[in-house]
Amino acid sequence: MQSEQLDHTPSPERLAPDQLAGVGSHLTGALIAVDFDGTLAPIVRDPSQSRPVDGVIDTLIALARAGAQIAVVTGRDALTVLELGGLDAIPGLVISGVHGSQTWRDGELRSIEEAPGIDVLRTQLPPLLPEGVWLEDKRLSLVLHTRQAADPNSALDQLNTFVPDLVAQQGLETHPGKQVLEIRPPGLSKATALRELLTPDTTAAFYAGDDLGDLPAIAAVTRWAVDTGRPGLTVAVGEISELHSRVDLVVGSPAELARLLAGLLRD
Ligand SMILES: O=P(O)(O)OC[C@H]1O[C@H](O[C@H]2O[C@H](CO)[C@@H](O)[C@H](O)[C@H]2O)[C@H](O)[C@@H](O)[C@@H]1O
Repeated sequence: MQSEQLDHTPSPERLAPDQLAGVGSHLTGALIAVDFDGTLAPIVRDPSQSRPVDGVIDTLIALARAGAQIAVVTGRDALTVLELGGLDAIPGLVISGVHGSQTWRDGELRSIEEAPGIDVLRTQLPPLLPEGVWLEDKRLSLVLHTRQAADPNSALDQLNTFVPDLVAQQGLETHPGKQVLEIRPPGLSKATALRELLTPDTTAAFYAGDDLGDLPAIAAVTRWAVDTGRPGLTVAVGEISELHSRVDLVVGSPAELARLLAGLLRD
């Protein structure tokens, strides 16, 4: 299913002109951090087919040339996103992968060690999975995908009856997402990434995401803006209502987000 534009989504300009202008007029030293799936790239059935929407990479390149630090903060493996997205053309890009477990910068990847429980679950889970559910192995985390099952929601309900217990037995955590259950080591979230990315020199901060896993990053940017008094702007992309009350702006789709990012260059 593609992200759909929400009919009732107010235009970003009407919602938060001050925050938009605040970030746009402090691009030198600004952090522009964005999630990948559902934010830069529309949601698709097969994750290997995700691609950023037309024009957004060129806009991120222009924002980087204007002095912003561009970061992609993703649940994906950093190198996978780099390849899928054609992101290496963005000057100075940082990719924070697998919910803060990895950092890719200047062609080098730093990464935490694989948790031992992951290896147990990569063997234990496959024979237990309902028809049509597949396991994405990102080494540092595992993701159970139900989008390709005949009834994705009922497959998710089935998984929720036993997966969280098996995962907890390995000292790991289960996190929900868009037709996925993500299994990862405890204490990791996109806030880990934001804490590294927001430095004393950061002049303004922008974060956009589409799913529950983006809430910690949204909270980190909101907190940073309050604590520093510098401009911060958080954006939810799409329909997940839990995000809408936590952000400054809601846009309907990755294409709308791309237009919003281009708007920062004009401010
Ligand atoms: O933090 P993100 O960059 O948004 O990554 C979150 C997960 O994204 C991927 O799954 C989601 O996108 C798929 C492709 O559009 C879609 O098929 C799936 O239903 C979505 O949940 C990715 O496969 C996961 O590893 C990421 O954790």
